[in-house]
Amino acid sequence: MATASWPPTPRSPRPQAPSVERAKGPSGLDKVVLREARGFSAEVHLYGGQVTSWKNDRGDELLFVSSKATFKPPKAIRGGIPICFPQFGTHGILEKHGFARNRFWAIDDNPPPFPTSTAAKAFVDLILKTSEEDLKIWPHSFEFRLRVALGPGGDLALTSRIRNTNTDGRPFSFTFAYHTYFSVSDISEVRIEGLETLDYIDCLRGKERSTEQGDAIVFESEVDKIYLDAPAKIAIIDHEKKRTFVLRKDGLPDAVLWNPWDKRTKNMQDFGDEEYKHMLCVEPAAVEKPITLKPGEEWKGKMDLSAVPSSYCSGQLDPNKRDTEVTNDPNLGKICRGILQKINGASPSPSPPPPVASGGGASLGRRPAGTHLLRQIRRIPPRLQDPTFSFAAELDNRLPKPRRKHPMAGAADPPHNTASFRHRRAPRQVTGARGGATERPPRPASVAVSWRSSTFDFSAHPALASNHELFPVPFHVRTAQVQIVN
Ligand SMILES: O=P(O)(O)OC[C@H]1O[C@@H](O)[C@H](O)[C@@H](O)[C@@H]1O
Repeated sequence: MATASWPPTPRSPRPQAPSVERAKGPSGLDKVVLREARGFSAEVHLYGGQVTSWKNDRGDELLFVSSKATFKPPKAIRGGIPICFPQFGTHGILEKHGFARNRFWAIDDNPPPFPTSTAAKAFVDLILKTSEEDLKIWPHSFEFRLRVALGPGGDLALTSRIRNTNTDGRPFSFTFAYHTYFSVSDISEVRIEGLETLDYIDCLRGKERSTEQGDAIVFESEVDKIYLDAPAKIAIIDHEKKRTFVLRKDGLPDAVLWNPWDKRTKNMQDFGDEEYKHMLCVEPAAVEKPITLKPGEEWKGKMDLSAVPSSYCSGQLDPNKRDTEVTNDPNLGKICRGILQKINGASPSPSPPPPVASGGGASLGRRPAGTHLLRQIRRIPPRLQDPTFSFAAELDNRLPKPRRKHPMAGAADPPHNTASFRHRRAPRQVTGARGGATERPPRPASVAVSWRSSTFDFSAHPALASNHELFPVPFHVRTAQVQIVN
């Protein structure tokens, strides 16, 4: 029995106090509903310890749950945030993704204190302990504590604490993931930032190891990759919805990307044929290097999710690393000029040569907004390549639709078009450990370029304030930001 009433209760004009309530979900499964004062909410099923809903203050669902999800044990619920433990995927001898997502968790009324206190008042603590049944398939005693907290600003935080409670002195190892299903408008309108140059294990190619070449990560077919040593912050940018999910992780080095696309979906009973278009799994994980705990030891892994209005700029990700590189890179001016020349060179209509600003912002002068132009450039003309850098333009041709009218300074959501370029340095000769010369493959780097088509002062926007530090001059009409990500 669901607790939701119909017609839906209109939103209260006054903020309600944060609340935590028990309720029944589909098929009568127990769930806990978290509500925050401004109307944000989240739901956690005890079955699987699984978050199955996260809504913003307008009541929009931010997580994907399949319309065919069964909510019937022993099958895991298709969607939300399943917990993969003690095994991720098929990386071990257990059933896929381990058993935690198919177990009934209990409410932990008296959890050990958290070392850091949280501002969230709406939270629930769950616990899963070893059962006799599980000891037969995974002979280790553990206590898994999960806190799900909804912050006053609607952020959703999941913290897992896993303790080895073996009494026979044996350590155990496990792999783990928060298998987060994000709801997206259309998978072809989505771009990921933060994983562009990483090594990954490709589960669709026999777990072969490869490296992303710095191209924009967009989706055109099935994907099942485990990115290794992923940054603490990953952005999932939904151009169509003009929404960006910001995922922060701690204690979880890897990040999995998964979308089954059309063919695989056909073999999934609990997944609608077309639903792959409206979801994307981005899963903070510990897969490549399993976590090992000795008896008495505890591991902690955290994921924080927030949903912010687009646009979200490249420069905001990993500011400690990238900002320094951008501002200090001696080649920046040259690269800016190179890109602008290439863009102008490929322009269908003549335009005045663009002035290049110093310090990371490069004005595109009086050029029209770049959207339609970007769509046309597939490859940089070879004549523009120089001996040091060759740019292969792998453009994101799924740019946001141009706005008919856009706000000027002070707008919360300025028009924002992005494109990613890849530039390769020429192969270098390096001396190998034994003195022999070895040729290294070209080192990939990505250059992200964003266009803005309105005057825009970053300092006026708290959400983008960090970009103001990166580009201290105010932005003017039709500007380009260029940044190099090594
Ligand atoms: O269908 P399941 O068991 O929920 O798994 C879904 C997918 O989960 C992903 O995390 C894995 O990388 C995929 O390989 C897997 O297919």
